Formats: sequence, structure tokens, C-alpha cells
Amino acid sequence: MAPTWQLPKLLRISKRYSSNVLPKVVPQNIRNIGIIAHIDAGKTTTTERMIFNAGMINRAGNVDDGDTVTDYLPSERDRGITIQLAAITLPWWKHRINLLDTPGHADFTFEVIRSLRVLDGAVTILDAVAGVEAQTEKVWKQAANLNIPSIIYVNKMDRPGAGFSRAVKEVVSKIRNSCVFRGVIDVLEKSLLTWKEGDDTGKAVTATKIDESNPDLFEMLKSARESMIETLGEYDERVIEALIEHDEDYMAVPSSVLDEVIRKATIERYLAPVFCGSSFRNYGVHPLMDGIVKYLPSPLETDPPVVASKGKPVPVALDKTNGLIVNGLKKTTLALVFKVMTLNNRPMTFVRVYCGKLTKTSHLFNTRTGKRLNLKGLQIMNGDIPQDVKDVGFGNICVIPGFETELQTGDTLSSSEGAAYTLLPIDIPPPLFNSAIEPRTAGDEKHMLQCVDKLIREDPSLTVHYDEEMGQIILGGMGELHLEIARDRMINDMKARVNFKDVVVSYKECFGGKRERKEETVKEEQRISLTMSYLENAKDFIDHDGARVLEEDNNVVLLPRTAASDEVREALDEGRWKCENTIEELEQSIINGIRTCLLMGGPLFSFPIHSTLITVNEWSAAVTQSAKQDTKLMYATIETMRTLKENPQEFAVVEPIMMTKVYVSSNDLGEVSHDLANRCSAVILEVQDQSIENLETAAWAKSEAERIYLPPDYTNTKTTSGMEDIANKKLIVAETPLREMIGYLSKLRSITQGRATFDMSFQEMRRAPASRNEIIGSEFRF
Ligand SMILES: Nc1nc2c(ncn2[C@@H]2O[C@H](COP(=O)(O)OP(=O)(O)OP(=O)(O)O)[C@@H](O)[C@H]2O)c(=O)[nH]1
Repeated sequence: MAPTWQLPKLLRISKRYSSNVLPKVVPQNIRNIGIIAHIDAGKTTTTERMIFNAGMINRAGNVDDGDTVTDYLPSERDRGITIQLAAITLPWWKHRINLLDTPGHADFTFEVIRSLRVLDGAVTILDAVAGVEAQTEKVWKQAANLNIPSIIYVNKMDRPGAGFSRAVKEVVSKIRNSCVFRGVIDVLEKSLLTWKEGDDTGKAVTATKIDESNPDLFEMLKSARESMIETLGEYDERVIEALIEHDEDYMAVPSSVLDEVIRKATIERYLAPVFCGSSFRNYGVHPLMDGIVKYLPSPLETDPPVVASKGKPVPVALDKTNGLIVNGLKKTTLALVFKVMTLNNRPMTFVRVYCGKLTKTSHLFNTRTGKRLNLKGLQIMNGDIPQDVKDVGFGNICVIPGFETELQTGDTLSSSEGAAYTLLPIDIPPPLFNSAIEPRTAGDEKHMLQCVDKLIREDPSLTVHYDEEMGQIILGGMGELHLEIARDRMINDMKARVNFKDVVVSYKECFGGKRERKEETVKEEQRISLTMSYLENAKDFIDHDGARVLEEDNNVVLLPRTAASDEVREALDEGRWKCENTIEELEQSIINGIRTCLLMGGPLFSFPIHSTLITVNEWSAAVTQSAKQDTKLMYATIETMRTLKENPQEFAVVEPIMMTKVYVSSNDLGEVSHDLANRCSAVILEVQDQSIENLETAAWAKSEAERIYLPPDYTNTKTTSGMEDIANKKLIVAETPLREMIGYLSKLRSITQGRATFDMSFQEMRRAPASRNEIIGSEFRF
């Protein structure tokens, strides 16, 4: 029994770092990694064990005891769920892992979106019993769209009903990825890793070489190695060459060659290595951490980000010494703000440095505001404790302390050479639910608004607007839980004295008239003619001459220079312009007037106007007179807009439609489908058979699954009724109006005695049929 795995040495190295000084590392040894998964898969538990294994804490906390490092908000500890992304830095094998633990609940999807923007790799965690769940597929796709390589970790192997091979088959069939297995048997090192029963720290691990003396394991290892080598051989001929060199002995192919090829194949997203373990017991987390540094890319091995100047992309290249080179400039510093927060009353801004370096006294520009920023310190997160550092180089994640209002998520910070360049901002999803908020007394209003400002700065997927009609301040969020947490944080953490009204869906109205509608206002010397029509997708107008795309509500204002009347254009060309506004200011006043009217809402229920195209056909103003014309022109525009939207018959309600996936057993399928179609006004798109037998009959999944070696599911044999449910799993895919899904979880649980689960994500804002106006309107008649 020759132990090949070197945990004790590893821990000794980590111990040195527990003196709270993270050593500098070269960019090749940086791993910016996110942990992504469905809710409750074990992201926080796994992160906590990683922090412990790296020697940063003496005892690993537990989600259920509310004492983990990364879930530190009171709302997170009370509920045992992650609400906001947490960033921590760990040393591991002379590498630095910058780790982002993300929430799994769909309401906090923005936290995943913003993490993915600054990551180079991801660890996707699966629950070994539940397999690939809806949110897993969603985050996997999000990562794939950004070309982020991932490794997979099948967690909770200790649970009854856990099935490693079953989970991997689901990976193959649902997220369509080839797999290489590395689990408790280390196929590369040909050893068996076992953890000592009863040792919850997970430190007592024994690595035993597997040889012919253990024929069962040896056979399994041989099959797994053969399968791995063949899969890798198809990708890189170095593997075949090594096999031939070693007389086609699969066991003799050096693990160093396999490691190199797995790394390359992972980074190119040809495959995703699969690990497994039980994070709760800290079994399998060490090999996972080794896998992160071995197989996931450094900042030098990922796709460079998009950098734009005046809205147009500029050439970028990755360079081993300087990081990103933007437009050939070697001295530029560029960093992206991906999170702002306040910890113990100290404002902190998390940034990823893309090129150059930041020092603790750097002078930077915020390219959004054009304002200068003189840094007064720089930190990295040592575990969860900020550690002061002098500088941070490209490819790293760090914290700028001390700026309370100047910075917001998505800002690009640059040195003076880079002031013209912007990193692609971070997309913010639209709010789906609203709640009116009001101060308990007039004296509480100021503090309430300060708290709202702070919440929105930290979480831009919360929005606020003032509803003029109702005279109310409306807070918008991604879901009921999102707004409930906002309420908790305002009342309990920030001590705001505020009342939250019922949470309602965020509706809009759109022009739905059969023909477009044209109106003109002529007032003294102001003249404006507008046309209103329905619009499918505002983004289609991005490169259109004179188009202002108002993306938040899918509206477009079309105002080309040719819309200015002949008088206006001639006055400009012939030098007879006396107006105290420029032509650009006058055009802006028209846009402002239109925008105000769109936000003031439509004639049905005063919901903001959505999916609407406003074309300015012609406008004129007395530009040969020496006076300002902008306010008059804006009022003329507002009047025309009012006339355009006075007929309720021509308008329709626009409501959020969700893509809903309900996981049920065959027995419950009928009742759940009936409830969805009738009570929830769902359009059922398909019912998929999720049982393994059926997955295996799908041609692609079958051939893929046959090509790879799957070990027997030992953990699966003890299962009882739980497994029958899994074998009979069906998936109902449906489009549902969000309104009808409020409180759906408890309804679903009661229909199925808690056996079914569901997940939904925002699909689109869609025009509701007139028959729904009555139902929707009933919520808003007071
Ligand atoms: N049996 C078992 N339970 C586990 C394991 N890992 C985590 N859990 C439990 O699963 C539950 C969820 O764990 P978390 O770590 O909070 O999961 P999460 O993915 O971070 O959850 P969210 O961030 O809220 O989406 C907790 O009750 C954990 O104790 C494991 O390996 N085995």
C-alpha cells in the first residue's frame, strides 16, 4: 500500500499561509473560479470545506448552523440560503484560487450573471440524488454562452439514492457534454482515496495503489482508464502516441500526458472532468481543489473580454507579461467593477483587473462618469478577511476600499491612457415583481430613500421608480423572495421604518392597434408629428440611423436628422440659427418628452409603455429667434404623445411569461398538468420522460454513454421508494404567465405530497390576450 496522495504536505503548505498573508503568484497560477448550481446542491458547503482545507479557518462551519464564512448576511444565516455572491481568495498548491460562491435561487440570478463576467472557469455542482436540475441546466448554458470551461462535482454521495453514474448520464444527455471520470478512484494515479469513517474534518485520507491484489477494483480501474484514454485520444494524438510507445498498455500511459490533455480539452470545452464527493463530510473536496488548479484555465488562457471605444469594439490581445493589450497600448490599466457592498460599515468595491496593474495609490478614471478616482488602499480577500496589499496585477480579483457612491456594478476603471475604453457592461435582467413602499412617518422618508439607494447600488437587479398616478414609490425585483429579502435588509439590518405593500407582478402596456397611429401638434412656432406602432424587438434598431433604443422597456424612438423641418435645417446650413439651444439639445428635448410619456404609462392601467416604436416624422421650432426653444418643444411633444395614447382600445397589457419546468413522477403527471393548464393558464410545450431508461434510448445519449465507462452505482443499491420516483421522473415544460405562478410551490407540494419540484426563468414580456385584462386589472382597482 503506497500512499500516493499528499494531503499532509498540502496542509503543511497551507498552514504557512494561515498567518494571513497571501503570497504573490504569477498570472499562470491564478484561477478565477465560480461555484454554480441549482439551489441546495451544496455550493456553500463545498466552498466552506475549501476554505478549511486551504488552512484559512480552524473549523468548517455549516449552512444548517448558520456559521459559514461566505453566507454572512443575517438573512442568509436565518434562511440557510445564499443571497449574494461571496468572493474569497485561497492558496492551493502555489496557486491562488479566487473563488466566487453564487446563489442557486432564480431570484438572485443577477449574482450569477455578474460572477460569470469575471470568471475564467466554473465548478458546476450536482446533487447526486437529484441529478441535473433545472437551474443547473440554466447556469451551465449561461457559462457555455460565455465560453467558460467547467468541471463537474457530483456532491452528496453520502445520501441514500445517490447515483454517480446516473448523474453523469444525465450530464451527458441534458447538458450535452463528454465526460472523463475522476472520483474516489483516482484513474490517473491508479489509486483509491478513502476517508476515515467518523472523521468529519475529512483530513484523514488514505491513498492506496490499486493493483491485481484487488481484482474487482483493478478491473474497474482498467476499464475507466481505457475509456478515458480513448476519449482523450480522439481529441489529441499525443495520447495515442503515448499509448503506442507503451505497447498499448492503457495502465502504463503516464498520468502527466493525460493531465496535460485533460487540461487542454477542458479549457477548449471539449469535455468537463467529473469529480464526486460529499462536501458535508469533506470527502472528495481536496481532489476537487486539485482539479481546479490542474484543469481550469489561468487568466492567460481564456477568451479576452470585449473592449469598446465610443461603442465600437477595439482590437485586444492577450500577452504573457502585460495581460490584455488594448488597441496596441501596453501601459493601459483596465478593471471592471462587478460588485459593490458594505461590510461592517466599510464600503468595498470588487474589481477584476484585466490589464496593467492597480496600486494602492493609483489614479484612475471611471469611464462612466469621467471622474477621477484616487485610491487610498487596495485589498485582496484572504479567506473572508481583507488583506492590505501594495498592488494587484492583471488577471486578479481585488477590493478597492472606501468609495461609498462613486462606483457601481459594470463601471470600467482605467488609467489615463485607457480613459477612452470601456469593458462590456454587465447585463441587468428586468424586474418581474413590484412592491409599493412607504415610510411609516414623513420623517422616515429620507432614511428610507437612503436605504433604497444603498440596496440598489449593491444589487442593480433591484429597481426603484415613482408612480405618479398612485403617488407611490415602487421597488422592483426578480421575485417574491428577492423583495422579501430587500424588506428584511431594510427593516432589520438598516433599521429603516418602512411599510411594504403587497408584492405584485410588474406589468407593462403596449400599443396594440391594428394600424400605426399618427398625431401632430402645432403650437405657436412649435410643430411636431409623431407616429406610434408596435415593436417586436428594440435591439433590431441598434445600428439604425437616428434610433434611440430604450432597452429597459423594449422601446425605440426614431429621430433622424432629416426629421427636422426644412426651416430648421436651412437655418442651420445658412447660418441663420439664433436659438440658444443647439440642434442636438432640441432633439434631446423631444426624446425627453417621449420618454417621460412612455414611463407615465398607457391608458389601461398606467403601466409603463413597452414594445413600442415612436417615429418622429417631422419637427420644427422657431430657431431663427434668439430664445431657448427646448422646453416648449418638449411640452409640444408631451401633448402629442398624450393624444397618441388616449384610446384604451388600441392598447394591450404586456405581462412577464416564464419558462416553467416541473419535475413530477408519472403518478402525479395528470393532476399537475391539469392544474397548470387550467388554473395557471399555462401553454404546455412538451412532457419529457426523464427516467434513465428513456434517456438511454435517446440516440445521442445512448451512444455517448456507451462510449464512456460508467462504474456500477454502489451508492444506489440501498435505495428504496426514493429511487422509484427517480426512475419515473417526468418533466413538464410550459410557458406560464408569471401572475399565475405566485405561490405555486405550495400548491404543487400539496398536489404531489411534496414529491415534485419546479423551476422557472423569465422568458419574455408578452402581449396578454384581451381576456386577461379583466383578471390583471382586478389587482389594480382600489
Ligand atoms: N447529505 C449531505 N448534505 C449536504 C452535503 N453538502 C451540503 N449538504 C446539505 O445541503 C443543504 C444545502 O447546502 P448548501 O451548501 O447551502 O447548498 P447551496 O447550493 O449553497 O445552497 P444555495 O446557495 O442556497 O443555493 C444543507 O442542508 C447542507 O447541509 C453533502 O455532501 N451531503
